[in-house]
Amino acid sequence: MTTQQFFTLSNGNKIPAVAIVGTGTAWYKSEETDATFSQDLVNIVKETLDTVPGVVHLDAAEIYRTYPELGAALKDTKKPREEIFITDKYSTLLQLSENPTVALESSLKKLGVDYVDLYLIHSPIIDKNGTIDIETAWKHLEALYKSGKAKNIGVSNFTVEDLEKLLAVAEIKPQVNQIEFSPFLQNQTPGIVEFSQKNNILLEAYSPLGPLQKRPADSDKIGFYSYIAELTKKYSKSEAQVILLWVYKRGILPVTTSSKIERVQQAQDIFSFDLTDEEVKKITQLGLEQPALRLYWADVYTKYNSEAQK
Ligand SMILES: NC(=O)C1=CN([C@@H]2O[C@H](COP(=O)(O)OP(=O)(O)OC[C@H]3O[C@@H](n4cnc5c(N)ncnc54)[C@H](OP(=O)(O)O)[C@@H]3O)[C@@H](O)[C@H]2O)C=CC1
Repeated sequence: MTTQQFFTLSNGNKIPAVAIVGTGTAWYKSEETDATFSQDLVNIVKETLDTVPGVVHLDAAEIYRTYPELGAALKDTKKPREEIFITDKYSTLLQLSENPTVALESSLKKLGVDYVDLYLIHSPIIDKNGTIDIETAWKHLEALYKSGKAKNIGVSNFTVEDLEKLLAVAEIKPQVNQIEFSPFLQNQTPGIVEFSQKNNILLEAYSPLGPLQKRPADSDKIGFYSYIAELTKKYSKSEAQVILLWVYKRGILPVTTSSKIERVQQAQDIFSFDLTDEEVKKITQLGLEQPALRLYWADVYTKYNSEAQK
Protein backbone atom coordinates (compact mmCIF):
# COMPACT_ATOMS: atom_id res chain seq x y z
CA MET A 1 0.00 0.00 0.00
CA THR A 2 1.34 3.44 -0.89
CA THR A 3 0.83 6.20 1.61
CA GLN A 4 1.93 9.72 0.98
CA GLN A 5 3.52 12.01 3.56
CA PHE A 6 3.63 15.80 3.67
CA PHE A 7 5.69 18.32 5.57
CA THR A 8 3.92 21.39 6.98
CA LEU A 9 5.62 24.69 6.16
CA SER A 10 5.86 27.63 8.59
CA ASN A 11 2.81 29.23 6.94
CA GLY A 12 0.73 26.09 7.56
CA ASN A 13 0.75 24.90 3.93
CA LYS A 14 1.49 21.25 3.11
CA ILE A 15 4.24 20.09 0.77
CA PRO A 16 4.63 16.51 -0.55
CA ALA A 17 7.53 15.05 1.44
CA VAL A 18 9.56 13.87 -1.56
CA ALA A 19 10.13 15.55 -4.93
CA ILE A 20 10.29 12.69 -7.40
CA VAL A 21 11.19 14.36 -10.68
CA GLY A 22 13.95 16.94 -10.55
CA THR A 23 14.43 18.46 -14.01
CA GLY A 24 18.01 19.69 -13.54
CA THR A 25 21.21 17.62 -13.20
CA ALA A 26 20.98 14.81 -15.80
CA TRP A 27 18.27 16.79 -17.65
CA TYR A 28 20.06 20.17 -17.52
CA LYS A 29 20.68 22.01 -20.84
CA SER A 30 22.64 25.15 -21.51
CA GLU A 31 20.16 26.24 -24.19
CA GLU A 32 16.39 26.10 -24.57
CA THR A 33 15.90 25.53 -28.29
CA ASP A 34 13.96 23.16 -30.56
CA ALA A 35 17.20 21.27 -31.18
CA THR A 36 17.76 20.59 -27.46
CA PHE A 37 14.15 19.61 -26.70
CA SER A 38 14.19 16.28 -24.80
CA GLN A 39 11.31 13.98 -25.61
CA ASP A 40 12.73 11.59 -22.97
CA LEU A 41 12.06 14.19 -20.29
CA VAL A 42 8.52 14.83 -21.58
CA ASN A 43 7.89 11.07 -21.49
CA ILE A 44 9.17 10.53 -17.95
CA VAL A 45 7.21 13.48 -16.54
CA LYS A 46 4.07 12.49 -18.43
CA GLU A 47 4.34 8.86 -17.34
CA THR A 48 4.97 9.98 -13.77
CA LEU A 49 1.90 12.21 -13.77
CA ASP A 50 -0.23 9.47 -15.31
CA THR A 51 0.91 6.55 -13.15
CA VAL A 52 2.05 7.85 -9.76
CA PRO A 53 -0.75 8.16 -7.22
CA GLY A 54 -1.14 11.14 -4.93
CA VAL A 55 0.30 14.63 -5.29
CA VAL A 56 3.34 14.55 -7.58
CA HIS A 57 6.13 16.95 -6.67
CA LEU A 58 8.22 18.29 -9.61
CA ASP A 59 11.35 20.42 -9.26
CA ALA A 60 12.10 22.97 -11.98
CA ALA A 61 14.32 26.04 -12.42
CA GLU A 62 14.94 28.81 -14.91
CA ILE A 63 18.56 27.73 -15.33
CA TYR A 64 17.69 24.11 -16.30
CA ARG A 65 16.04 25.28 -19.56
CA THR A 66 13.52 22.43 -19.29
CA TYR A 67 10.25 24.40 -19.10
CA PRO A 68 9.20 23.42 -22.65
CA GLU A 69 9.39 19.71 -21.76
CA LEU A 70 7.56 20.21 -18.46
CA GLY A 71 4.96 22.34 -20.19
CA ALA A 72 4.37 19.67 -22.83
CA ALA A 73 3.88 16.97 -20.17
CA LEU A 74 1.59 19.18 -18.06
CA LYS A 75 -0.54 20.02 -21.08
CA ASP A 76 -1.00 16.37 -21.90
CA THR A 77 -1.85 14.93 -18.49
CA LYS A 78 -5.26 14.31 -16.97
CA LYS A 79 -3.90 14.67 -13.44
CA PRO A 80 -5.64 17.69 -11.91
CA ARG A 81 -3.49 20.76 -11.17
CA GLU A 82 -4.16 20.44 -7.42
CA GLU A 83 -2.47 16.99 -7.49
CA ILE A 84 0.72 18.46 -8.93
CA PHE A 85 3.18 20.40 -6.79
CA ILE A 86 5.53 22.53 -8.91
CA THR A 87 8.70 24.09 -7.55
CA ASP A 88 10.45 26.73 -9.68
CA LYS A 89 13.59 28.84 -9.10
CA TYR A 90 14.84 32.25 -10.15
CA SER A 91 18.46 32.23 -11.31
CA THR A 92 20.46 34.84 -9.43
CA LEU A 93 23.72 33.39 -10.73
CA LEU A 94 23.05 34.01 -14.41
CA GLN A 95 20.22 36.53 -14.13
CA LEU A 96 18.58 35.24 -17.27
CA SER A 97 15.65 37.55 -16.42
CA GLU A 98 15.92 41.03 -14.95
CA ASN A 99 13.98 40.09 -11.82
CA PRO A 100 11.88 37.25 -10.34
CA THR A 101 8.56 38.84 -11.38
CA VAL A 102 9.58 38.85 -15.04
CA ALA A 103 11.10 35.37 -14.71
CA LEU A 104 8.02 33.80 -13.12
CA GLU A 105 5.67 35.44 -15.62
CA SER A 106 7.69 33.79 -18.38
CA SER A 107 7.91 30.37 -16.72
CA LEU A 108 4.17 30.30 -15.95
CA LYS A 109 3.52 30.88 -19.65
CA LYS A 110 5.91 28.13 -20.72
CA LEU A 111 4.50 25.71 -18.15
CA GLY A 112 0.91 26.61 -19.02
CA VAL A 113 -0.11 27.14 -15.37
CA ASP A 114 -1.40 30.11 -13.34
CA TYR A 115 0.79 29.63 -10.27
CA VAL A 116 3.70 27.62 -8.90
CA ASP A 117 3.50 25.91 -5.56
CA LEU A 118 6.97 26.97 -4.45
CA TYR A 119 9.29 29.64 -5.86
CA LEU A 120 12.92 29.79 -4.75
CA ILE A 121 15.88 32.11 -5.18
CA HIS A 122 18.27 29.56 -6.70
CA SER A 123 21.42 30.71 -4.89
CA PRO A 124 22.86 33.55 -2.84
CA ILE A 125 25.58 33.77 -5.47
CA ILE A 126 24.92 36.64 -7.83
CA ASP A 127 26.00 37.32 -11.37
CA LYS A 128 28.89 39.77 -11.08
CA ASN A 129 27.39 41.87 -13.88
CA GLY A 130 23.87 41.46 -12.55
CA THR A 131 21.64 44.29 -11.50
CA ILE A 132 19.64 42.71 -8.70
CA ASP A 133 20.68 41.93 -5.12
CA ILE A 134 19.18 39.28 -2.83
CA GLU A 135 17.13 41.72 -0.77
CA THR A 136 15.49 43.17 -3.90
CA ALA A 137 14.93 39.69 -5.34
CA TRP A 138 13.26 38.68 -2.07
CA LYS A 139 10.90 41.68 -2.25
CA HIS A 140 9.77 40.34 -5.64
CA LEU A 141 9.16 36.89 -4.13
CA GLU A 142 7.11 38.43 -1.31
CA ALA A 143 4.96 40.28 -3.85
CA LEU A 144 4.51 37.08 -5.90
CA TYR A 145 3.48 35.26 -2.72
CA LYS A 146 0.92 37.93 -1.90
CA SER A 147 -0.46 37.86 -5.44
CA GLY A 148 -0.92 34.06 -5.25
CA LYS A 149 1.36 33.35 -8.21
CA ALA A 150 3.74 31.60 -5.83
CA LYS A 151 1.92 29.69 -3.09
CA ASN A 152 5.10 29.35 -1.01
CA ILE A 153 8.51 31.01 -1.24
CA GLY A 154 12.04 30.17 -0.22
CA VAL A 155 15.71 30.00 -1.08
CA SER A 156 18.35 27.51 -2.14
CA ASN A 157 22.01 27.01 -1.31
CA PHE A 158 21.83 29.67 1.41
CA THR A 159 24.38 29.62 4.26
CA VAL A 160 23.57 30.55 7.86
CA GLU A 161 24.97 34.02 7.21
CA ASP A 162 22.84 34.45 4.06
CA LEU A 163 19.72 33.40 5.98
CA GLU A 164 20.49 35.73 8.87
CA LYS A 165 20.82 38.66 6.47
CA LEU A 166 17.55 37.76 4.76
CA LEU A 167 15.65 37.16 8.01
CA ALA A 168 16.71 40.63 9.20
CA VAL A 169 14.87 42.32 6.30
CA ALA A 170 12.17 39.83 5.30
CA GLU A 171 8.53 40.62 5.85
CA ILE A 172 7.71 37.02 4.94
CA LYS A 173 10.22 34.43 6.16
CA PRO A 174 11.56 31.91 3.64
CA GLN A 175 9.61 28.70 4.07
CA VAL A 176 12.23 26.46 2.43
CA ASN A 177 16.00 26.24 1.93
CA GLN A 178 16.93 23.69 -0.76
CA ILE A 179 20.53 22.50 -0.24
CA GLU A 180 22.76 19.61 -1.20
CA PHE A 181 22.40 16.92 1.45
CA SER A 182 23.26 13.22 1.47
CA PRO A 183 24.82 10.73 3.91
CA PHE A 184 28.18 11.94 2.57
CA LEU A 185 27.38 15.67 2.86
CA GLN A 186 25.44 16.31 6.04
CA ASN A 187 26.08 20.06 6.19
CA GLN A 188 26.44 21.82 2.85
CA THR A 189 27.81 24.82 4.75
CA PRO A 190 28.66 25.15 8.46
CA GLY A 191 25.71 24.66 10.82
CA ILE A 192 23.09 24.99 8.07
CA VAL A 193 20.95 22.00 9.05
CA GLU A 194 20.61 22.96 12.70
CA PHE A 195 20.03 26.67 11.94
CA SER A 196 17.34 26.06 9.30
CA GLN A 197 15.52 23.54 11.44
CA LYS A 198 15.63 25.78 14.54
CA ASN A 199 14.18 28.64 12.48
CA ASN A 200 11.39 26.49 11.07
CA ILE A 201 12.72 26.71 7.52
CA LEU A 202 12.11 23.36 5.84
CA LEU A 203 15.26 21.91 4.29
CA GLU A 204 15.10 20.14 0.97
CA ALA A 205 17.94 17.77 0.01
CA TYR A 206 19.04 17.76 -3.60
CA SER A 207 21.46 15.05 -4.78
CA PRO A 208 20.40 12.82 -1.88
CA LEU A 209 21.69 9.79 -3.78
CA GLY A 210 25.26 11.12 -4.13
CA PRO A 211 26.67 7.91 -2.58
CA LEU A 212 24.96 5.84 -5.32
CA GLN A 213 25.82 8.26 -8.13
CA LYS A 214 29.51 8.17 -7.13
CA ARG A 215 29.84 4.65 -5.73
CA PRO A 216 33.54 3.76 -5.32
CA ALA A 217 34.89 0.55 -6.89
CA ASP A 218 35.56 -0.94 -3.44
CA SER A 219 32.14 -0.04 -1.98
CA ASP A 220 31.66 -3.60 -0.66
CA LYS A 221 34.50 -2.91 1.80
CA ILE A 222 32.85 0.28 3.13
CA GLY A 223 30.60 -0.05 6.19
CA PHE A 224 28.02 2.41 4.87
CA TYR A 225 27.33 0.43 1.68
CA SER A 226 27.25 -2.95 3.50
CA TYR A 227 24.74 -1.57 6.00
CA ILE A 228 22.49 -0.13 3.27
CA ALA A 229 22.64 -3.53 1.53
CA GLU A 230 21.58 -5.20 4.80
CA LEU A 231 18.57 -2.85 5.07
CA THR A 232 17.53 -3.45 1.46
CA LYS A 233 17.29 -7.16 2.28
CA LYS A 234 15.48 -6.61 5.57
CA TYR A 235 12.80 -4.37 3.99
CA SER A 236 12.84 -5.63 0.37
CA LYS A 237 13.43 -2.06 -0.83
CA SER A 238 16.08 -0.55 -3.10
CA GLU A 239 19.21 1.24 -1.89
CA ALA A 240 17.76 4.49 -3.21
CA GLN A 241 14.54 3.99 -1.23
CA VAL A 242 16.47 3.35 1.99
CA ILE A 243 18.55 6.52 1.52
CA LEU A 244 15.56 8.68 0.52
CA LEU A 245 13.62 7.52 3.59
CA TRP A 246 16.67 8.24 5.78
CA VAL A 247 16.66 11.83 4.45
CA TYR A 248 12.95 12.15 5.32
CA LYS A 249 13.53 10.70 8.79
CA ARG A 250 16.14 13.43 9.33
CA GLY A 251 13.28 15.93 8.83
CA ILE A 252 14.49 16.88 5.34
CA LEU A 253 12.62 16.65 2.03
CA PRO A 254 14.55 14.64 -0.61
CA VAL A 255 14.61 15.95 -4.21
CA THR A 256 15.52 13.14 -6.56
CA THR A 257 15.14 12.26 -10.24
CA SER A 258 15.56 9.35 -12.63
CA SER A 259 15.29 8.52 -16.30
CA LYS A 260 13.63 5.22 -15.31
CA ILE A 261 9.93 5.24 -14.43
CA GLU A 262 10.32 2.34 -11.93
CA ARG A 263 12.79 4.42 -9.91
CA VAL A 264 10.51 7.47 -9.96
CA GLN A 265 7.60 5.31 -8.79
CA GLN A 266 9.77 3.79 -6.05
CA ALA A 267 10.69 7.26 -4.82
CA GLN A 268 7.01 8.11 -4.26
CA ASP A 269 6.62 4.75 -2.48
CA ILE A 270 9.19 5.25 0.31
CA PHE A 271 6.52 5.60 2.97
CA SER A 272 5.41 1.99 2.55
CA PHE A 273 8.15 0.95 5.02
CA ASP A 274 9.88 2.50 8.00
CA LEU A 275 13.38 2.68 9.45
CA THR A 276 13.86 2.44 13.21
CA ASP A 277 15.50 5.31 15.08
CA GLU A 278 18.57 3.10 15.58
CA GLU A 279 18.81 2.45 11.85
CA VAL A 280 18.49 6.15 11.06
CA LYS A 281 21.27 6.92 13.55
CA LYS A 282 23.52 4.19 12.17
CA ILE A 283 23.15 5.43 8.57
CA THR A 284 23.97 8.93 9.83
CA GLN A 285 27.10 7.72 11.64
CA LEU A 286 28.37 5.45 8.87
CA GLY A 287 27.80 8.27 6.37
CA LEU A 288 29.77 10.70 8.52
CA GLU A 289 32.76 8.33 8.47
CA GLN A 290 33.13 9.00 4.73
CA PRO A 291 34.89 12.01 3.24
CA ALA A 292 32.68 14.88 2.08
CA LEU A 293 31.16 14.23 -1.35
CA ARG A 294 30.05 17.52 -2.91
CA LEU A 295 28.48 17.42 -6.39
CA TYR A 296 27.30 21.03 -6.85
CA TRP A 297 28.46 24.58 -6.07
CA ALA A 298 31.90 23.10 -5.34
CA ASP A 299 33.69 26.26 -6.50
CA VAL A 300 32.14 28.29 -3.68
CA TYR A 301 31.60 25.71 -0.94
CA THR A 302 34.51 23.23 -1.15
CA LYS A 303 36.26 25.39 1.45
CA TYR A 304 33.73 24.05 3.96
CA ASN A 305 34.42 20.36 3.27
CA SER A 306 36.11 19.76 6.62
CA GLU A 307 32.94 20.98 8.39
CA ALA A 308 30.48 19.31 6.03
CA GLN A 309 30.60 15.93 7.71
CA LYS A 310 29.76 16.98 11.28
N1 LIG B 1 19.14 23.93 -6.01
C1 LIG B 1 20.21 23.48 -6.61
O1 LIG B 1 21.24 24.18 -6.71
C2 LIG B 1 20.21 22.09 -7.20
C3 LIG B 1 19.01 21.41 -7.35
N2 LIG B 1 18.97 20.14 -7.88
C4 LIG B 1 17.66 19.49 -8.09
O2 LIG B 1 17.67 18.19 -7.51
C5 LIG B 1 17.33 17.23 -8.50
C6 LIG B 1 17.96 15.90 -8.16
O3 LIG B 1 19.39 16.00 -8.15
P1 LIG B 1 20.25 14.70 -8.44
O4 LIG B 1 21.67 14.95 -8.08
O5 LIG B 1 20.00 14.25 -9.83
O6 LIG B 1 19.54 13.68 -7.42
P2 LIG B 1 19.87 12.22 -6.90
O7 LIG B 1 21.00 12.23 -5.93
O8 LIG B 1 18.59 11.65 -6.43
O9 LIG B 1 20.40 11.46 -8.15
C7 LIG B 1 19.60 11.10 -9.24
C8 LIG B 1 20.49 10.38 -10.20
O10 LIG B 1 20.92 9.18 -9.59
C9 LIG B 1 20.68 8.10 -10.42
N3 LIG B 1 20.11 7.01 -9.61
C10 LIG B 1 18.87 6.88 -9.16
N4 LIG B 1 18.74 5.74 -8.47
C11 LIG B 1 19.96 5.15 -8.52
C12 LIG B 1 20.47 3.96 -8.01
N5 LIG B 1 19.72 3.10 -7.31
N6 LIG B 1 21.78 3.68 -8.26
C13 LIG B 1 22.54 4.55 -8.95
N7 LIG B 1 22.10 5.69 -9.46
C14 LIG B 1 20.83 5.98 -9.24
C15 LIG B 1 19.68 8.53 -11.46
O11 LIG B 1 20.06 7.94 -12.68
P3 LIG B 1 19.02 7.04 -13.54
O12 LIG B 1 18.41 7.96 -14.52
O13 LIG B 1 19.93 6.01 -14.18
O14 LIG B 1 18.05 6.39 -12.58
C16 LIG B 1 19.78 10.04 -11.48
O15 LIG B 1 20.57 10.49 -12.56
C17 LIG B 1 17.78 17.86 -9.81
O16 LIG B 1 17.20 17.30 -10.95
C18 LIG B 1 17.33 19.30 -9.58
O17 LIG B 1 15.95 19.40 -9.82
C19 LIG B 1 20.15 19.48 -8.18
C20 LIG B 1 21.37 20.11 -8.06
C21 LIG B 1 21.50 21.48 -7.60
